[in-house]
Amino acid sequence: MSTEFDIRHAIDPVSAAGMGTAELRENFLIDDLFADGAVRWTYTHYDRMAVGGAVPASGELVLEVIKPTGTANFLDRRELIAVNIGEAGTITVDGTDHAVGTRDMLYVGMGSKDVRFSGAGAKFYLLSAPAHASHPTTLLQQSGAKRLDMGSAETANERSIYQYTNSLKSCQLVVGLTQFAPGSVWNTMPAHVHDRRMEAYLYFDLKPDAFVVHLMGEPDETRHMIVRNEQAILSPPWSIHAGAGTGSYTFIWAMAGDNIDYTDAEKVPMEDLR
Ligand SMILES: O=C[C@H](O)[C@@H](O)CC(=O)C(=O)O
Ligand SMILES: [Zn+2]
Repeated sequence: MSTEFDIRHAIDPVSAAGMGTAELRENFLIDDLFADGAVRWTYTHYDRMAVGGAVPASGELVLEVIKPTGTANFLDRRELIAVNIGEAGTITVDGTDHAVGTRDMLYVGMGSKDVRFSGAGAKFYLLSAPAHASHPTTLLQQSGAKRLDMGSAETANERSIYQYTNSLKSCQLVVGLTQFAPGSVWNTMPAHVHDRRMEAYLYFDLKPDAFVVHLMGEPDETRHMIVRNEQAILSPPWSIHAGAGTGSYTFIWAMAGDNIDYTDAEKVPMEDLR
């Protein structure tokens, strides 16, 4: 059983604009989320969002506290969402088993003490933010999420957005999944920013040689990162977050910050991007 974590500092837009490829990737890309038999966390100073992975493989993994939370248990002052991007698995919260199928999501409320992950083929993507209230631990299946269809085939951005957290109560976490129509590869274009909330993207379901060209930065000062299968990006509150794949992919988006209003974002006019 192993729990590992690293810490990412919050980067300002001027510093980010001066970074080369390696430095951008060090600060904004997470390329080692999933390892068999491990819980791996990236604890960020963007709204203290923690992004992680838990791959039980043949054993059982326990949600262990990490030093940055400064609490006796991981969820003493936090909430957690686990989305299963692998095969069916189980998450046990204080003795109660929750069957979490592929692309199902479990919300785990603040104050939960004993959280365990199991399932030989399960792969849990983890998101955690500070909480101010204890909401019930709730399972949400993809079919139960509010679905929003956007874009068109002509602009290669025809996609369905599943707003998972619309169907349950959370304090800060706003989480969903976006799926594309065949041939569409552009996510979140037209782009937007939301200074009230940071965001993290997990790109997955990519073929081995495929990648997403992820765009970040202030709208008039953009940079790109090449992102591979099952890698995540951190999007600071001042940054756009959009991308185009060389092939098909799916992604999970997650936000934390000052409000949970999904629609509270500033659209960036297409002509303003640089
Ligand atoms: O603030 C919200 C997030 O950026 C995602 O909802 C965007 C997204 O999934 C898309 O447009 O494809
Ligand atoms: Zn966004």
